[in-house]
Amino acid sequence: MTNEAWGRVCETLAKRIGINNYKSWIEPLRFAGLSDGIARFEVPTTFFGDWVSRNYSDHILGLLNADGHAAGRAEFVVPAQTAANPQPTHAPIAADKPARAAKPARNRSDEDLPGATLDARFTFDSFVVGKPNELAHAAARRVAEGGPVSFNPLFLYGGVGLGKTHLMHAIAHELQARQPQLRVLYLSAEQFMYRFVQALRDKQIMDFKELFRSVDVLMVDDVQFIAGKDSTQEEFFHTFNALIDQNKQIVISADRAPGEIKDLEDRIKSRMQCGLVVDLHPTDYELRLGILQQKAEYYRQQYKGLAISTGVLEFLAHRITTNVRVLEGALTRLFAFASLVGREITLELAQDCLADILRASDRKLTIEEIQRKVAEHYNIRLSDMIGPKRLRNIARPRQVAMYFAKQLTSRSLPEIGRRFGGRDHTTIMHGVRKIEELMTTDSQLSDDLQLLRRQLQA
Ligand SMILES: Nc1ncnc2c1ncn2[C@@H]1O[C@H](COP(=O)(O)OP(=O)(O)OP(=O)(O)O)[C@@H](O)[C@H]1O
Repeated sequence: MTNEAWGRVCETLAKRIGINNYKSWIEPLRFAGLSDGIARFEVPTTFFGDWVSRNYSDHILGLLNADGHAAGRAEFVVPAQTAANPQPTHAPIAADKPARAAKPARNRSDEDLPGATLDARFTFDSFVVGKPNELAHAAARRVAEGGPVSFNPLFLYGGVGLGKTHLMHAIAHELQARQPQLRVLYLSAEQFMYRFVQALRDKQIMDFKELFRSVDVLMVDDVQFIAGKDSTQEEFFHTFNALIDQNKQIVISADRAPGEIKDLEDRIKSRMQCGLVVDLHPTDYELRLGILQQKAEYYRQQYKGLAISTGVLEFLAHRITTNVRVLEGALTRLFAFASLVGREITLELAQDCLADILRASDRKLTIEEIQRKVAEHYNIRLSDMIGPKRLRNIARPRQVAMYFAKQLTSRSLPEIGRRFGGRDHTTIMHGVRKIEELMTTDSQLSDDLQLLRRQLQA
């Protein structure tokens, strides 16, 4: 999305909310981009962002969607150079639509903590549980009960937009409600690094250490961010150890399992594997439908009188299989659009209004993409995928690629054979069977397959 499009949204917004409100609250926003369904804005202060989030994010998201940009959430961030106080510098004031007040991750006893803002919507109540996420949900619930620490850390991982952040916020909300005296610190790994660098710059590293070691529960989101950042990793490792030694609960999230995070120090990987590592699997049809039903119910109340035909939610759950954020964005756009044109949400309207999202979801995985990804993963040449080499370190990845070609595309065995350098269909069948056999006994292979499947389906 361009600044020009944002300009169009601003024009309509000024008419809707009045020029005075517009000048006070919208003009100072700096549009910083829209990606993955998140519209990002820079704001002068945290208070300012909080206010805009609570009062105008619905308007902003509705207009962005009506202008053809799939935005399910707005984030208001104070840029580093303007943060002049102990507020979190990159603390997002999460403001998904439907937005309710965002709440800082603080309570009476942790005024001094540099945590990120919690999204009031991300609670256990609003989290829909299905087969793909039931284990992660159960583990998160257990931690949120705040009883004796039974596994430490809890490591949640999964692909983009599958609910990791939602579950972490839910844990923090629940802990704060049950035990307000607890010092719960939730922040992203990026914020951790920023705080650390700032402490180094201001020569306040001892304060930094003390602060992070004084919490009762530490929750770090997107920990893969610190991979390759040596000093931050070092500091994180010490903080981590100090808290574990004190039997303080740690919850961590990442986009992949600890062992799969490249450039993360081995000692950190192994520490993270000591607790409970749980995976949020890609959604299945039932879970997607459950989530859509829940969100649609909310929108029905928001947009009073707006009807939705039977079959529309089922259609969306069937067709949009990427991630929950895209699913939510689609529904937001659909309701915003239908309310603007004053029409019932029918299958036809959904197909029209969501044509781009549906097209993107339709994109078929090709055998070439599978070969490239698998070759990258095993660090072999792409040409070896179709070449004649029979060495184990080449032949096995080739069989893995054959396996995925069979599993994830609708190509027939002879077609797959042709794309693997003109091999016979029986060779492909043998390759697929070999992998199916090995995956039950070889845990390394089974991990590789899981990771690759997630990447290929992302
Ligand atoms: N099971 C669920 N029930 C209800 N809402 C969900 C569920 N899973 C995901 N969502 C919603 O999908 C959106 C994306 O979820 P979230 O931000 O937690 O994903 P994530 O896994 O942290 O993604 P990322 O990898 O981008 O950080 C949120 O609005 C969240 O509320």
